[in-house]
Amino acid sequence: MINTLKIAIQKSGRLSEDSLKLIKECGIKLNNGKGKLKATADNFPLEFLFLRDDDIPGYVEDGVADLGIVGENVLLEKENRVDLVKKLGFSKCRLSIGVDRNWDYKGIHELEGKSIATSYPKILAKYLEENNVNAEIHEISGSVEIAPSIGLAEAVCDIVSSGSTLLSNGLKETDVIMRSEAVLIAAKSLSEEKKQTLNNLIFRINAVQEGKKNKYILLNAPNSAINEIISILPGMKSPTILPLAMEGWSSLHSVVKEDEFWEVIEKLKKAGAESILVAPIEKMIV
Ligand SMILES: Nc1ncnc2c1ncn2[C@@H]1O[C@H](COP(=O)(O)OP(=O)(O)OP(=O)(O)O)[C@@H](O)[C@H]1O
Ligand SMILES: O=P(O)(O)OC[C@H]1O[C@H](OP(=O)(O)OP(=O)(O)O)[C@H](O)[C@@H]1O
Ligand SMILES: [Mg+2]
Repeated sequence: MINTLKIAIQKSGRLSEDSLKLIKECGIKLNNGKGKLKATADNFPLEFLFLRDDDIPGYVEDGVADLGIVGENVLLEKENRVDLVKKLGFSKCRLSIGVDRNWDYKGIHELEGKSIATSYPKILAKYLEENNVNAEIHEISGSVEIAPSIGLAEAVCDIVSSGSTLLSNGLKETDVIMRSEAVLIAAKSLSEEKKQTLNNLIFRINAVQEGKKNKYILLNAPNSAINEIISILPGMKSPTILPLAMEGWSSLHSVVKEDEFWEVIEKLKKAGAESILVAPIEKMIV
């Protein structure tokens, strides 16, 4: 079909599970035999390619895939000409410099003349250049944090999330070069038909993301408290108000932002709200 998009997803690793979860939350059903490197969707014009994440930006640039999900760190390192369509909010991490825990490190200039092990030579080179530091970049493809303890390099530049890998290798995080999360990327010249499919996919991703940012809230309140409660709970347009069987009381339904949630609940209780129920929202179309 001319409107079918090919999307490249990491085969196995830090991005795979959440990428597939997002696809599922978008209501897209995958036909995937175990171990297969390709799959189709039953109910959406999408084909899946399961690849190493490093290869994804290149395949999208070449048009082998129309879309891909990768970390911003890989996107920046690979320097491929693709469009960043949307940040996806998972696989959040940092690309940082790490040095020996006992080093009285005062700043990046201390790396002058030193050697740094990394899987991100281009991003690191740019960072060093911006800071006028000359250092030797030692490119390795994995287990970067081991490099100082085996005498391969004096510092590392690698992905950090909890920091436990650095810690267990006797290192500490010093400079944060960039923050990263998973992103949806697209080829630059998609046909009109494919763009339409991409827009449909983005519409679904937005609905999933909005749903996660909000909670559905139901509460009971005396009618005398309704005006104050409405000012606390503006809702999507305005709250739904339904009369309770008990005279003088109503039930209010609305949505509240996840990050304002506890503050709002406190205010609602003070205003006289009772029996507050909160439910997750699966999808939200604004
Ligand atoms: N500890 C972490 N926490 C959160 N996100 C991470 C973490 N480690 C890596 N990431 C993100 O997930 C992406 C994929 O990481 P992963 O370790 O699976 O890559 P990989 O080993 O290069 O995989 P592949 O075999 O596909 O090449 C990274 O580029 C980064 O954006
Ligand atoms: O700060 P932390 O929470 O410890 O996470 C950072 C580690 O996670 C990633 O490796 P991963 O565990 O995915 O293994 P890999 O090296 O095989 O990719 C990354 O390369 C770091 O080594
Ligand atoms: Mg990789």
